[in-house]
Amino acid sequence: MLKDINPTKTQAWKKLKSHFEEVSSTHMKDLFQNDKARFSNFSVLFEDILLDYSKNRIDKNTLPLLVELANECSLKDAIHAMFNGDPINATEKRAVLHTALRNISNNKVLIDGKDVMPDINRVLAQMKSFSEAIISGEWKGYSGKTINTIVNIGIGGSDLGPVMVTEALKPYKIPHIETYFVSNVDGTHISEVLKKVDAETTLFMIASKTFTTQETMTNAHSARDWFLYNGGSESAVKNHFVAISTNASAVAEFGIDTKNMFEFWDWVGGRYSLWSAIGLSIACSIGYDNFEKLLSGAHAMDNHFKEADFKENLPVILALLGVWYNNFFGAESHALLPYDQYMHRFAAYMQQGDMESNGKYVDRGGKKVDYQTGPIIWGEPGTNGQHAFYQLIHQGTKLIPCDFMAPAISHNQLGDHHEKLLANFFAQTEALMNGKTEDEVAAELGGLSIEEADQLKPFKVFEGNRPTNSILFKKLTPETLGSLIAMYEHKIFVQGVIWNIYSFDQWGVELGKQLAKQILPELRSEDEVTTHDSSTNGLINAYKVFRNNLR
Ligand SMILES: O=P(O)(O)OC[C@H]1O[C@](O)(CO)[C@@H](O)[C@@H]1O
Repeated sequence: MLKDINPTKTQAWKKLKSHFEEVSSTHMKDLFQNDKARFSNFSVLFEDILLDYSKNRIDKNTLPLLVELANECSLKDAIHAMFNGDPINATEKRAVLHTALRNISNNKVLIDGKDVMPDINRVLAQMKSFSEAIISGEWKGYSGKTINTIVNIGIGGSDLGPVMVTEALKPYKIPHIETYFVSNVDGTHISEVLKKVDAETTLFMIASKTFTTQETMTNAHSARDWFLYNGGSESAVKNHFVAISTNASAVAEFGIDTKNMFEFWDWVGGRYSLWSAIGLSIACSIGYDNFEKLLSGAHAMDNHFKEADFKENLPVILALLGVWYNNFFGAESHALLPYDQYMHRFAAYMQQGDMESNGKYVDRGGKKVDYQTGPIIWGEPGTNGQHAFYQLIHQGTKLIPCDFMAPAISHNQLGDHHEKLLANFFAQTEALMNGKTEDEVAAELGGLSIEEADQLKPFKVFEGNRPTNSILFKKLTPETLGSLIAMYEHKIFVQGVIWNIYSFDQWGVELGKQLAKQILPELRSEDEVTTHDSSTNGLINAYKVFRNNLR
């Protein structure tokens, strides 16, 4: 069990509050001026990943104080409890063992005295032989043709991870396998995908931990109807539908032979599940060997997280800096800005990872917190973001800490594109840190009259002092991506420990789901609806008027 410790009542929190008073008005420019070794003092190298956190509003005392906070919040014990398979997801009475899924060193991992590794290895072997059979063409569709299209049907954690990874690792894609993802219950999503695929050569993966999720089950039924309508038969469903789930009876009820089911377990959280059988679409898309490399990269980060001193520990440093801005500077959001087009779904993926984990206002003692917990996570790839929302990051009224990330080597060495991309990355973090003073602006406006220059000056000044982390890695390989994802997963975990919340449940998504189930029959009836508040009644009844006018 994780302890119930209010972080704001710790000694370290008090010290951090007074430290904040000293540091908050200091400009990072001066910190760089006064410490020529600031880059080496505030950067860490882990394998091919460099984290430079020197462009943060911290001095040499900040991280040690934040580490004191982590210690007072029993972070070491919490890390041990997670890796040890303790039921740290207390509200669901479950262990949290996504780290076991990528435990390629194969040490025993026990839950209630039972080693989970044999089951994990069994499913990995099943994924290996299945993905190899798809890729080699050994697995045939009902008409004897080989499979060249995968459609993964899932939502949330059963979609976002595989989408993000297959996009990020496109350079490793098996050329003759196309992969599509359907998540939204909006019929447009599946309709548009089905227009592109052929029933004879398509394999549907129904990915759902619970196998009860409305969106996924609706899409799965539509896919099966479409398959039967387009030449498939009931007996051929087994060649074209596989399930990835923890719920064997629901899979059988849907009509998928449980021989074609890839199992995972309740100790794998949906948003932490891409390492499990949920990653089957990844294995088919980039090949099992590359999927294994993704796991090994994550495993290396797990070991680093477990073993490295907190002051040298990438996930811990990122988490503590996030706490610093969230709870002392009052920052409300955090931007993830990959300078790599292949990572264009990275922020969307991490949005679920972070916001579903740490978007909680009740602490581990069941009381409402009186401090801020998880930030809003958002972002887009650079340089697109620069031409959209960076204005606000540079000159807006909000403090937005950002993580910039980029590979040193591009998979597409096209002319000087990559140099230009990286020049933008480095320039942005420098500009956000330094800003531009009145004097610098005045020097630029030399050609104007004094009056004109004075009028324009305030608009062209940049305060700077806007914090960024820079994460520079050698190349976006499966190993590196695995490490980066695991780094952020552990960052989220550390923050949840400090904020004294349960990061591995998601009760907040239930209420809307329940209400939607109540409203659905009301939409189907022709009666006027009066059971809700006036806005909800009004909207439902207006919908019916629009709908009926079209009939
Ligand atoms: O895999 P399932 O059970 O269909 O759930 C999908 C998603 O729904 C949620 O439970 C809530 O949105 C997520 O945590 C999960 O990733």
